[in-house]
Amino acid sequence: ERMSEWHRSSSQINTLDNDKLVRPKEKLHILLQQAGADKDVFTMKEVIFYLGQYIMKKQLYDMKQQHIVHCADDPLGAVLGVDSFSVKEPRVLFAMITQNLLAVKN
Ligand SMILES: COc1nc(N(C)C)ncc1-n1nc2c(c1C(C)C)[C@H](c1ccc(C#N)cc1)N(c1cc(Cl)c[nH]c1=O)C2=O
Repeated sequence: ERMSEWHRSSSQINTLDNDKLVRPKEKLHILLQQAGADKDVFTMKEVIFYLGQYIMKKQLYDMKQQHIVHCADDPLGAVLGVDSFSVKEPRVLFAMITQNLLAVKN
């Protein structure tokens, strides 16, 4: 039940936000560029993708509990405002990321 609830919530969030256009604030934008992004306006799905690339490239995950991301000593921690988080908490993650986004008038 728990896993299906988790999948429903993250897929729910995904359908809600996937194609919304957003403009990252400066500090987040720098991280996305380090992960290979070369534009100023993104979909939520792209922001998540580039942050994922950033985390994997810098190996910020816990070697033992691989769903935990440690970012206290990384600029990602300053951007998200936490020392660590779990990738299994999509709602928490979206809340931290949206604090670093500006909506795009379209
Ligand atoms: C430490 O993480 C992992 N470690 C491993 N190892 C083998 C060590 N394999 C997969 C993952 N992994 N699982 C998920 C994600 C990843 C990678 C891409 C970071 C992404 C994701 C998570 C956090 C941010 C941020 N800032 C951005 C994307 N993610 C998602 C999180 C959300 Cl909220 C929406 N869509 C997603 O794919 C997951 O569930």
